[in-house]
Amino acid sequence: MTEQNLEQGVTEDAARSDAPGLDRDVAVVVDHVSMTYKVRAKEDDARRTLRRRAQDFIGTTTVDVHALKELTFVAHRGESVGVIGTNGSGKSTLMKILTGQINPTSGTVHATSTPVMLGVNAALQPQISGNDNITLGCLAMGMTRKQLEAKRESIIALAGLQDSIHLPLKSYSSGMSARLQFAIATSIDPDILIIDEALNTGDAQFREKTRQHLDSLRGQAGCVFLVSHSLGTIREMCSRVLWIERGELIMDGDPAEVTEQYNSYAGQMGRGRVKRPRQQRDALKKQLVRTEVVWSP
Ligand SMILES: Nc1ncnc2c1ncn2[C@@H]1O[C@H](COP(=O)(O)OP(=O)(O)OP(=O)(O)O)[C@@H](O)[C@H]1O
Repeated sequence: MTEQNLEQGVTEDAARSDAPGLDRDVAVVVDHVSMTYKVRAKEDDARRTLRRRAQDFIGTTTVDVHALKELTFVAHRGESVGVIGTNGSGKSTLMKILTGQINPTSGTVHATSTPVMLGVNAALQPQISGNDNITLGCLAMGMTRKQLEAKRESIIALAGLQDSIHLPLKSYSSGMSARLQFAIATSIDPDILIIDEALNTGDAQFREKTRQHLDSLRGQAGCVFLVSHSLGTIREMCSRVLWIERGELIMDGDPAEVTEQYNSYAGQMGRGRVKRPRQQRDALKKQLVRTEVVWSP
């Protein structure tokens, strides 16, 4: 690997299909990505040494949080990639790096187009109707009036709000608002879509519609990343699962197999039954079929 391809940030179009060394189906390449946050730390006054207090005073006490460690994988067009891991394992950090919100400390992400994060808290306006929220949301995402009108009916249908689309949003339940938000956000048909925990609201009917919608996105050669603590959702919606733990890729493979192993690990951890978590994770990692990144821009 050369210095040149260790530059930070998302390199759009770098994973284009005619790039040497990569097959045509590649959508995202994550190449030895690490992320270390520097956090200012303050210890208990009583436990701080004089030196520490002096460091605090001049503002030099920082702690390194290694959120991601040398993560490497390739995601392909048509894949729906689930991302799982216990709290603080690095999932959101990875998603922020994929969308370019933050730069990795080292390593590179290459993508055929900039991945779009489905905003869980994208601003919907409570005072205006669902229909007017569609207008606002779509225009804010950069659609023209013509594109917006072409999409309006399908957004309403996906949200399942035909009967209440002219009512003010403040009269909607949280599930109805979440459905509308999802339908608006995915109407732009992004090539690479990232969904972080957004699917945990909504009833069974909406989940089924969502699954169909994601299938159709994948069918258009898109690639979807789905971060969730709900293993049922992950198994239902994903064709592949990445398990990240303490910033490392532990498993990458079949949803049923990976979620089963993860469930067993997380359950044992929860009951305090894992004597040597580090060794257990290393043993699991040996089962991982790592996708080697061949990259020569
Ligand atoms: N802005 C930040 N500054 C400092 N540390 C951070 C920051 N964001 C995340 N971290 C730390 O990085 C690690 C990974 O956090 P991250 O939010 O990526 O985990 P996660 O897997 O998404 O967690 P969760 O499942 O709880 O949402 C954690 O130790 C967290 O405390």
